[in-house]
Amino acid sequence: MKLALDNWCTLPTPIGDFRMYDTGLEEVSVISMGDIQAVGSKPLFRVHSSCKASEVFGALDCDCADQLREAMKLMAIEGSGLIVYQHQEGRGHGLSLKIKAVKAMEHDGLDTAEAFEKLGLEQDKRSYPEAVAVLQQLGINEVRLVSNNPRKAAFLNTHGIQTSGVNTHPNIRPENANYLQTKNAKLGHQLPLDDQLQSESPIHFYHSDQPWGEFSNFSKHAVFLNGKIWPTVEHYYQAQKFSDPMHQEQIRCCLTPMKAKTAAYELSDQYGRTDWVNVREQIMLQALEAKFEQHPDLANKLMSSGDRQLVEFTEKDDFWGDSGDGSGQNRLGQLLMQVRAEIRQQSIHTKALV
Ligand SMILES: Nc1nc2c(ncn2[C@@H]2O[C@H](COP(=O)(O)OP(=O)(O)OP(=O)(O)O)[C@@H](O)[C@H]2O)c(=O)[nH]1
Repeated sequence: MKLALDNWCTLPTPIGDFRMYDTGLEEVSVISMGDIQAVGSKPLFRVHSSCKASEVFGALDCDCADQLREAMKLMAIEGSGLIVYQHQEGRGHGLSLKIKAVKAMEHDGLDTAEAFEKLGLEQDKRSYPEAVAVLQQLGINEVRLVSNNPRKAAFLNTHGIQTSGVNTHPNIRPENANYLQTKNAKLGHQLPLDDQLQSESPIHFYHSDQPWGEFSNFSKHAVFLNGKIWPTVEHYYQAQKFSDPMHQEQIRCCLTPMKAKTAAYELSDQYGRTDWVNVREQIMLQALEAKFEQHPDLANKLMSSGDRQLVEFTEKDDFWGDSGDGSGQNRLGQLLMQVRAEIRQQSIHTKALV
């Protein structure tokens, strides 16, 4: 396989603009952040196996789409990196056998390893020669491999590519928790699960692009409130500092949550409502309820946090956050726990009605 280095197009994604190169093969795609010929001598690199269920249809019971997105995010942050995407369903066995295996998981209560065993399949049949070919063509013999799968590293190593590992953070939810644990326990993966599955430890969140970042008010989840769509909870919350519709709209139209926050800060001395301190918690609660009600995947994520304490971990805020050392009031974390309790209560009521 040989890349046509001059035949590429821009791949504009929510994560950033990538380039997609012509590989000449339908079953292999190559994308890069930045010019693929300028990714450096030890780039961020991922070789990814297709998973139509999660990547195309949004299935929640594995982490394949999450891993791809995480890798793209890391590359977007660094401004450089490349991904070789191989059409390799079901750990190399194809979609038909994968469906059989997942069916066995559903109907017979097997885990993914047991299901393959029952079908008499090798646990992982994949190999990655196309990835090696791309790296060789680019003259790269060392990569920072974005993966939790040591077999990928071993394959590259035996083909002359040195690797150092970059773990991706798993997005654990009720639908995929067993699958992820089986990957670690039986398939040799090294997903950093423990810190997230320890049921007692508090969950710290702050940056929207880091684990549990969905709980941040900056997370890119729009809410529909007061007859309008607000790009993030932050936009809605900041806009409510003003009673006049013109200033509210000015904040709503800000391009990022940070811009909304800054604009509200600048305007509030002159135009802000005077009772803000008395109403702000109620407004925040209303926005959070809308966010988790209108995004069922987020509600699932919130429920997957069980009874763990939720803490907005930042030294920049001693009211909504914990001041970074636990001395702050952590009101955002408290309200999220309140919403979690409300959702739990509702689902008990719904179940009772069925
Ligand atoms: N049999 C089976 N295969 C699955 C399932 N979910 C995803 N896959 C396949 O598993 C492969 C991805 O393998 P994983 O073990 O999840 O991850 P990985 O690519 O080895 O490792 P990372 O680089 O850490 O993401 C793809 O071929 C998917 O089609 C499942 O429930 N059952």
